[in-house]
Amino acid sequence: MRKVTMRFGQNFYLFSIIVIVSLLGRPDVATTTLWLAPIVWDGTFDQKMIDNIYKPRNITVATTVFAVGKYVRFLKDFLESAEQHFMVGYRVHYYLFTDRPDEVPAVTLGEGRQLTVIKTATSNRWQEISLRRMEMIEKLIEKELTGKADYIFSLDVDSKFYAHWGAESLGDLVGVLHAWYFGSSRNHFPYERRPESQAFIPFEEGDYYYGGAVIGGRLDEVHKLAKTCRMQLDVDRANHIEAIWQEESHLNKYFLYNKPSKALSPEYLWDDTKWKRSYLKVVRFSQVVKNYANIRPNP
Ligand SMILES: CC(=O)N[C@H]1[C@@H](OP(=O)(O)OP(=O)(O)OC[C@H]2O[C@@H](n3ccc(=O)[nH]c3=O)[C@H](O)[C@@H]2O)O[C@H](CO)[C@H](O)[C@@H]1O
Ligand SMILES: [Mn+2]
Repeated sequence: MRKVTMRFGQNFYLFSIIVIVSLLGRPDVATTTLWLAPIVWDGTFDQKMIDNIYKPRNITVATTVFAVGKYVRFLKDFLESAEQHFMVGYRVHYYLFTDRPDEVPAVTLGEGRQLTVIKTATSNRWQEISLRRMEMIEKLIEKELTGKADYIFSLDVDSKFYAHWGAESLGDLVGVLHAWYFGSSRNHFPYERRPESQAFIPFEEGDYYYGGAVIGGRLDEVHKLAKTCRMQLDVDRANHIEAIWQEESHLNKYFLYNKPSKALSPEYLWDDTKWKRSYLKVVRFSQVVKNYANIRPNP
């Protein structure tokens, strides 16, 4: 009898430890959305296990970067830091859209990584540059990527990688939770509120506010996203209305009705100017400090 009790006691002890350790994962933050998509935080995944799944698949990740006008100055840091931290050990093909191909810095790329420069028109409005990204991603997937890549990311160039960003970020359709609005209630989100715009979201709707600086997923899903947003942008243009945060507003509308299958936490899109919060154990990718008046065609 005494032996049985002891065994039960030992098992209970072990069981308690397992429960505590699993709860310790990230009890301070939500790790799934209400539609049960994972929210990727430090401490919620095992990198080795993830690599064991994705490495044998021999995948290629296309990555679009736009550097128009003075934004070419961000390329060096962006690319050098990406080579240190972004999808290291995987095949990455950067597609760099720029109006200044001569100013693209020479950055040594790792094995299996390549960069294609695509000359693009210049623009007198930064809003236009940001808006046109959807159309260019749509066309790139149609004309170039089928059969050549498995996943695609679109990333803002005025940013830098500071820590590991790997295959844990891959999914069918991936969005990033905007650092400035994470934890705010939805009526504070800067969604487009004018019903005249195709990006309109009423105050009683919305789950998260997603940043326009990171979009990812499988080619077909991102193609559908880019095409839909481009069409909505065309309708807005015909109606002489521009959504408050340009393509980011349309992206938020899209994600409201086509939920991402994975959400990246603000670790994947922080802001160098923002005070670090306790939930932020690591900054992986962050917007660099910039002087808007200095770098944009129209500040
Ligand atoms: C952190 C975040 O989510 N940022 C979003 C936000 O402001 P941001 O202040 O981050 O916008 P931004 O000035 O970085 O422009 C977005 C991107 O467009 C490109 N670009 C822009 C201007 C220019 O003269 N040359 C050029 O190449 C460049 O790749 C840049 O990273 O709202 C924008 C909406 O319009 C975009 O959705 C951004 O992704
Ligand atoms: Mn930016």
